[in-house]
Amino acid sequence: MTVGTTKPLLATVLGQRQERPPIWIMRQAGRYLPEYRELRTKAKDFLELCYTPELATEVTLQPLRRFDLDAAILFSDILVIPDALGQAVRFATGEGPLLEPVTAESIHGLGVEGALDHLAPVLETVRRVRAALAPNKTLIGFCGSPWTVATYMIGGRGSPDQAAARLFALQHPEAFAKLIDILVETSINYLVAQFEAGADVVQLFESWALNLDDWAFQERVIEPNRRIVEGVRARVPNAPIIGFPRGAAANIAAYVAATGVNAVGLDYATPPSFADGHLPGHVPVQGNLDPLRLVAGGAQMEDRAREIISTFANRPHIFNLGHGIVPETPIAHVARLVELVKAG
Ligand SMILES: Cc1c2[nH]c(c1CCC(=O)O)Cc1[nH]c(c(CCC(=O)O)c1C)Cc1[nH]c(c(CCC(=O)O)c1C)Cc1[nH]c(c(C)c1CCC(=O)O)C2
Repeated sequence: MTVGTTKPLLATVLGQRQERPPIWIMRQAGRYLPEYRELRTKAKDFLELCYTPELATEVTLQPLRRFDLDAAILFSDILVIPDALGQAVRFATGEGPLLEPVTAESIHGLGVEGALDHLAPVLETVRRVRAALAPNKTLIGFCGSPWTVATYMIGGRGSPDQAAARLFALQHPEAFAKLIDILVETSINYLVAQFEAGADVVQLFESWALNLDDWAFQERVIEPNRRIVEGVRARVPNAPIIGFPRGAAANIAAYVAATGVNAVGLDYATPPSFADGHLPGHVPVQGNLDPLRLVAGGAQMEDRAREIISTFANRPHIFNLGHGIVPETPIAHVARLVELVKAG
């Protein structure tokens, strides 16, 4: 966390612009890699993979063995928190996550006390990755932001408009506030433990910051993210934190100012020129290539990547996608993108 760090990506989060932007790729460990698909068969299900440090460490490191990325991101999932709180969570092949939805009553029975113990194997993975990582590589830890995690806990699955959670928040404001309190507290404990285990930076994945009116954005996105930043920094002074409020759109500058995150991840629908014009010049940005440009490759990818880099040339910038890499992505295109970002 020192300003004189030898890690270009960490230095960028801390506000130091680099000659060329450092790069990592959202969801960089995953199904587009044959070695991931192969290792995945060694665990009986996805959560077991997340809770087996030996396997999770290997999966975390796989993308760095192939590509000259500047960071490793802990291999886990945002839904280990509901699992740790005692909610039934499973990952059905081809269907994504399925949870037994919480109710206004069942929220009060969530197991806050035992949650961190349940996550001990993930923290062991952080320690092992830390020990294996070269000194110039940044280790990124993460959790889901409370609203995003709550949308899965309430809706029981991903949905295009998060309608179940949006209605629940309006019809059961007290139970909803209780759920957010539980998620804020558990996330603070979990992120502090990740820093103690060796994470350099953490990212808050607010993947469902869209579809909210401005009151709801303030209450469900800004305020819980702000409380997490404050709570983590009370125990890890100056903890470096990236916020990724996907879909924040016109709320992006308010999100940065009010939460206190060091850096902000931009989704691919945010015009780089809009972000550059609306965020103070010292604020580091991360992003924001459309993942499908990485699937297509060629000029569709390269011209846009160069444009993003040049738009952010005067501020600290971490190159990334504007959302997660998709399984169909050709590995050669990832290699080319990393080469382009590193070499121009
Ligand atoms: C919303 C969300 C989830 N998980 C995550 C988010 C936020 C980022 C985003 O918006 O994409 C975050 C996440 N999930 C995973 C990571 C690992 C680290 C990395 O980025 O490499 C991270 C950072 C592994 C994973 N998480 C999941 C997989 C695929 C599981 C498998 O191997 O079958 C992986 C590698 C499963 C998962 N997990 C989740 C969904 C919706 C799915 C199913 C869809 C999918 O498969 O991509 C919830």
